[in-house]
Amino acid sequence: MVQNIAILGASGYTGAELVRLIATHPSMRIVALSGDRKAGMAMSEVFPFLRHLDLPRLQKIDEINFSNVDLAFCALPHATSQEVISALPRDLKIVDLSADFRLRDPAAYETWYGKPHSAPELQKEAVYGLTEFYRDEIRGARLVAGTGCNAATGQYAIRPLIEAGVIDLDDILIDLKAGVSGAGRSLKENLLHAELSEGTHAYSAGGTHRHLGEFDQEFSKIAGRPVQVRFTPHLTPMNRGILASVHVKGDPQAVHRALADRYLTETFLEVLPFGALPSTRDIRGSNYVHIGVIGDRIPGCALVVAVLDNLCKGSSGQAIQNANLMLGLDEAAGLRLAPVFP
Ligand SMILES: NC(=O)C1=CN([C@@H]2O[C@H](COP(=O)(O)OP(=O)(O)OC[C@H]3O[C@@H](n4cnc5c(N)ncnc54)[C@H](OP(=O)(O)O)[C@@H]3O)[C@@H](O)[C@H]2O)C=CC1
Ligand SMILES: CC(=O)N[C@@H](CCC(=O)OP(=O)(O)O)C(=O)O
Repeated sequence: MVQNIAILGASGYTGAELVRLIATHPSMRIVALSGDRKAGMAMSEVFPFLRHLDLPRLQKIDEINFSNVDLAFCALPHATSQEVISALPRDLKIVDLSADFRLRDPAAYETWYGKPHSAPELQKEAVYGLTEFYRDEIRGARLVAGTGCNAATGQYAIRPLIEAGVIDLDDILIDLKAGVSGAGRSLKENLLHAELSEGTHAYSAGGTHRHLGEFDQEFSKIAGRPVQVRFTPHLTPMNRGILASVHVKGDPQAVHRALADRYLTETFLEVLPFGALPSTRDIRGSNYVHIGVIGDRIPGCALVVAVLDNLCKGSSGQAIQNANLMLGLDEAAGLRLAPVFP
């Protein structure tokens, strides 16, 4: 049966990526799209790359009739999302792409987002959306919280290593390069082409990036004790893609084996042969994650490199993977697109 889908925030980057992916999904049909400043416009006016599709016009959220909607994707800014979702029908299935429902602990939310959560009961209800590690909970969930894109990249590299007990938990360093579309589509001065092309810089350094809240929550849960990693993202002049270089202490071969074993049966996770390292250009536009491991000249040190597309596996692709589970569909439906190369 075809499922009726609404996309809130369809005039943004992740919203447009949802439309691109759902356009060829065998069991999803888009029945409503929302914009804020762009409400009233046709999607083809906002995004000429989608003009071959027959899509509903962008509406304000309060103009949408949710009675015939089976699932809504919510691709809105943080804070706006919790207000909007609080006002939606309580039986509507929702995949939220914002940060609003990722952290379980209200105090942690306040620490990383600077103000108290306005919908703590929904925060409790939400399931964390890192599909390969929360599959069973996601299947039965009404509200799923998509992960941060940086947070997903780091976790794919590190979670199996904590699970297998092959690394020193007190010495994990994530050095990450992030593509510009990760910052969203709204105009920001520091995202002007002239100011970010031909250069790269660290941001949210010194252990201040809000995705550390997700790393703390998830790694400590697996380890059964507090685990804190060092994490520095760098804004990199590419449109899509994230590359995380994760430096760990552990036997490199054991590190590689732990990742290869854990992801052996996963459709979207590819562990490269030992010594081979991945590139963002091999996963662009796709839902795949590539992971490579190499040893260091210093014995007992390993480098794990993970790459994914922030707009696909890092947000909208992951969201569709989770929606497939929530709707009882094939988990990979609509997501087997090959990467765009070169
Ligand atoms: N970009 C990425 O790689 C990732 C993003 N995310 C998260 O996903 C969410 C969407 O991100 P992204 O697509 O990049 O963001 P964009 O800035 O590109 O888009 C935001 C969307 O929200 C709409 N919007 C903004 N303010 C309001 C409001 N007050 N009421 C209703 N609608 C509003 C905008 O409408 P309009 O333009 O018409 O005003 C637009 O459709 C964010 O929470 C982001 O943090 C998560 C993982 C990765
Ligand atoms: C380049 C850039 O700015 N990237 C964003 C990541 C966006 C993302 O995953 O997430 P949220 O949903 O948590 O905003 C950042 O590092 O803050």
